Amino acid sequence: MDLNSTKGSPVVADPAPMTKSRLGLCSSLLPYSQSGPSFSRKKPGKLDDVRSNGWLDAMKSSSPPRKKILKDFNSSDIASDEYEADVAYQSWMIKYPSALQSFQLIMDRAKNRKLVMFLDYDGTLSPIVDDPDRAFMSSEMRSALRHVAKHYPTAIISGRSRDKVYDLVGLTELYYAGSHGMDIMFPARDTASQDHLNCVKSTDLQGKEVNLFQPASEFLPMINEVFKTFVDITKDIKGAKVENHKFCVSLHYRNVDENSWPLIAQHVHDILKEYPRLRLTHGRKVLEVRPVIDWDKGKAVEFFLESLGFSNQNAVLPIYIGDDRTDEDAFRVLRKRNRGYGILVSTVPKESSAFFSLRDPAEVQEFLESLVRMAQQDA
Ligand SMILES: O=P(O)(O)OC[C@H]1O[C@H](O[C@H]2O[C@H](CO)[C@@H](O)[C@H](O)[C@H]2O)[C@H](O)[C@@H](O)[C@@H]1O
Repeated sequence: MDLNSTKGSPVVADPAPMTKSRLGLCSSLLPYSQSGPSFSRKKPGKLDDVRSNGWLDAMKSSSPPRKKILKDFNSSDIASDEYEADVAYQSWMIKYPSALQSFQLIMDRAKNRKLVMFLDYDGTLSPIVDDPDRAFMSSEMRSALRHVAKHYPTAIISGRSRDKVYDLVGLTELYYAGSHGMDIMFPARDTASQDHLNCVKSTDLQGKEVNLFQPASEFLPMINEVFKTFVDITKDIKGAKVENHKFCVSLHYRNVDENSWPLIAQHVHDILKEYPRLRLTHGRKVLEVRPVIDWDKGKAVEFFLESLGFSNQNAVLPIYIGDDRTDEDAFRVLRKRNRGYGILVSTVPKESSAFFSLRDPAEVQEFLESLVRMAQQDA
């Protein structure tokens, strides 16, 4: 990845007129009106679109709660069902071995290399909970993370806005990327090369000089517009929650009656028809809308490695831990040319580009603590 060139700009070309942005990235600024299409209280189109385009199926299959899988069985059936689920999980682990059980193997590969840690937030560092505003990390996890960051460069790459994930983690020792990697900040003093054309100089809350990389900055007004529209269309849908994550918008349906899911999906589908430069991705019981740019968590990992001077593959071993579909982009980058290791956090078998697995945030914490012990032994 050439950070100093506008060749390979993350903004995907589209038929609209092109103009040059502040970051020197070519993109179109014109395909939407400043006032934006008005969807206020507008009825959605036929609910057929979202049935045929697979959105509804994707909504149903995202993050299936274990209790729901088991709820229709009596107690002896539950026992046998749990047994079967365990057998399925154990055989899945042949393909995705436990990162705890494979710890020594990982450490052997890390010998004479610098370990660089990347972590997702929700479902990885904090358990999945009904209310996104209450997805707190335990103090034990925070302490493990703080110690890891003392020994290894450590970055959080989250779908949340950078500010929100920083508030939740609360550690100044880490690097942060929000909006699925579309909002990256790191101290200017840690920059390997001083001439990142695509970075903007800024200062953080402590007044320190930082570099900011925001490849989707010109989408800000569009995202704000969509956020307002989503808030409006979900006003009367009990349990729906909309979050503005600066360069992407999340619409949560975890707490919405399943009968209303088609309505939500159809509303979002209708709105996105008016915004050809935005696209939808599915997270865990959340619909996420983001700019159509060639940028994701995988690109953010590459960006961090390059910016911080860790791009020598023979000298660096990056590890990325995440639980969500958006983390797969990062797993793929690390799998390519055997660059590093992706670790998928999951209690259920899932196809993934990760190499290893961990069951839940408790196992993530154990893994982080093992890393710290290893570093202390080597010191
Ligand atoms: O990339 P991440 O840091 O994993 O962020 C992905 C999304 O996480 C949050 O939603 C998820 O966690 C919530 C709290 O546990 C849960 O209620 C929700 O159902 C999950 O989808 C966050 O609120 C989203 O905006 C992020 O995109």
